[in-house]
Amino acid sequence: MNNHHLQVWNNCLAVIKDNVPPISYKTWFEPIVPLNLENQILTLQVPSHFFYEYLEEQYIDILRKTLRKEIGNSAKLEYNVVMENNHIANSKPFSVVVPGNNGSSTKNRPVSMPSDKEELTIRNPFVIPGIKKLHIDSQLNPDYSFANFIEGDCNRLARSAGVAVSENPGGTAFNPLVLYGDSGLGKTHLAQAIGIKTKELYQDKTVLYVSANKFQTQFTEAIRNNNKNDFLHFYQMIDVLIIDDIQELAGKEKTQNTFFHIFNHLHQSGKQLILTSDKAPIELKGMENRLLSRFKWGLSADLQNPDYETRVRILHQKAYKDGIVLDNEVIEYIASHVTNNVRELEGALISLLAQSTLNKKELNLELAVTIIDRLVKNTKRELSIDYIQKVVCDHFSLPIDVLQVKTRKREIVQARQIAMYFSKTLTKASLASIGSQIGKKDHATVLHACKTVNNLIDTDRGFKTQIDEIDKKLKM
Ligand SMILES: Nc1ncnc2c1ncn2[C@@H]1O[C@H](COP(=O)(O)OP(=O)(O)OP(=O)(O)O)[C@@H](O)[C@H]1O
Repeated sequence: MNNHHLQVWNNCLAVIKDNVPPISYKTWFEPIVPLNLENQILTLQVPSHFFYEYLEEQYIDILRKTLRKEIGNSAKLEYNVVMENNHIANSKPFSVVVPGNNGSSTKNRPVSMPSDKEELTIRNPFVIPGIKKLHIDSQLNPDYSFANFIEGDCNRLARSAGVAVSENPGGTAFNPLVLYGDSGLGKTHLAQAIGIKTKELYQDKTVLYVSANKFQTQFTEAIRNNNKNDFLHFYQMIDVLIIDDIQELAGKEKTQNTFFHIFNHLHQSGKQLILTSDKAPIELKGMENRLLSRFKWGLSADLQNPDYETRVRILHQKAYKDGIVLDNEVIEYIASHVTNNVRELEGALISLLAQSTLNKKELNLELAVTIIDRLVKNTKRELSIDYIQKVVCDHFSLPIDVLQVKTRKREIVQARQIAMYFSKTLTKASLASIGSQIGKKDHATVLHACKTVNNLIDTDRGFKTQIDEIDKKLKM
C-alpha cells in the first residue's frame, strides 16, 4: 500500500507542531486522519463539519504553507467529514478546500461513511460515560411551563418573544433571545417554558437547558480529560440551547472562547440560542466584546418586578396549584407586603401553608399578618410605591386607583402628594419613576409635592399628625 500520504502529512505535522500551541495541536491536528494523496490533492478525515470549519477559520495559512512546501504550488486539500452517527447532526456534505492563489474555496461532495466507524465516539457530558446511544435529556422542569407563567406588564415582551421563539426556533429575529433581570423574577422559568413548548411542538428537536456554571464545570472536566473536541461536538449538535445565568462566565476566558465557537456554529446553522443574565448585555462585565456584540444580534428582553395586580394573580395561581383556597384579603395582604420578587412571594406562601399545617392554625388574615410581618422584617424590605399608595389611600378611606385619576379634587391631590412624599423619603426610586407610577406625573410635580408636604408638616399640626400616623403604618 502506498504510504506517501502518511509521509506528507507527517512532514506537515512536524512543521505545524512547532507553530501552534501544544493544546491546539492536540485538539485540532491529532484527530485528523490522512486518507489519500492523488493528483496533488491530500485528503484528510476530520470528525465533524465544525472541525473542518474551525481548521479553515484558524489554521488555513499554516496548512497552505506546509502543503505547498511538501507537494508543490498546486497542492490542494480535501476534507472528508465523517459523521460517526447519523443522528449526531444533519448529514453535512463533504467539503473540499483548495488553498490556491485565491485563498480557500469550498465545494461539496457526498459524505463517505467508513464501515468501521459505526460507534458513537462523541461523549455526552450529560450521560454516564460508556453509554453509546446518545440520548439527550433536555434538563427541563415540567413545572416551568408557559401555562404556569403569569403574564403581566413586567414580562409581556419577554414572554411573547419566548412564545414566538418556541413556535419557530431559530427562525425568528430573536436569535439569541437574551432574558435579563434581577434575581427571582422568572428568567429560568421563562427560558425553560420556551424549551418545553419547543419540545411539545417539535419532538425531534434537541433542546438542552444548562446553567452557565454546569457548562463551565463540564468544560473544565473536558479539558482535564482531553475531551474538548467531544465537548464541542456535543454542544454543536443542539437545536435549541438554553444557557442560564450567562453572567457566571465573566472572567472565564477559555470557557467564553469555546462558547463563542459553539455560539457561532449554532447561529450559523440556524439553531436557536436562549440566554439568561442578571444584567442587560451592555452592562455585563468581564465578557469578551465579540461575545457581547453577538448577544446583541437578537433580542434582549427584560423581566421586571411584578406590579401589585400581577403579584395577586401569581399568588392565586400558586395557591390553586397547591390545592388551597385563600381568602382574597390574605392574598392581598401578602401581595402588598412581599414586593421584592416572585421567589419571595412563593416563599411567603409556603411559610404560611407550613405554619398553618404544622401548628393546626386557621389560614386567615391574622396568621398571614404574623407570618408575613416576621418574614418581611427579616428580609429588611424596601417599601414599594404600590404599597405606599395603598396605605395612604386606606388612611384616607379612598379607593387605591383614585390616585391615578386626573382630577383637581383637593383631597385626592393631597393624598397623591403625600404618596409622592413617602415614595421619595422611603424608597430609592427617582422622581421621574415616582411620578410615572403615581398618577402619571412628571418629576417636577413630584418635587413640588415633596416641598408642599414638608411646608405643611412645619406649619399645620393636624397635617403633621396625619403624616406621623401614615408613617407608623408604613413602618409597621
Ligand atoms: N410570571 C410568573 N408566573 C409564575 N411564577 C413565576 C413568574 N415569575 C417567576 N415565577 C416563579 O418564581 C420563582 C423564581 O423564578 P426563577 O427561578 O425563574 O427566577 P430567576 O429570574 O431565574 O432567578 P435567578 O436569577 O435567581 O436564577 C420560580 O419558582 C418561578 O416559577
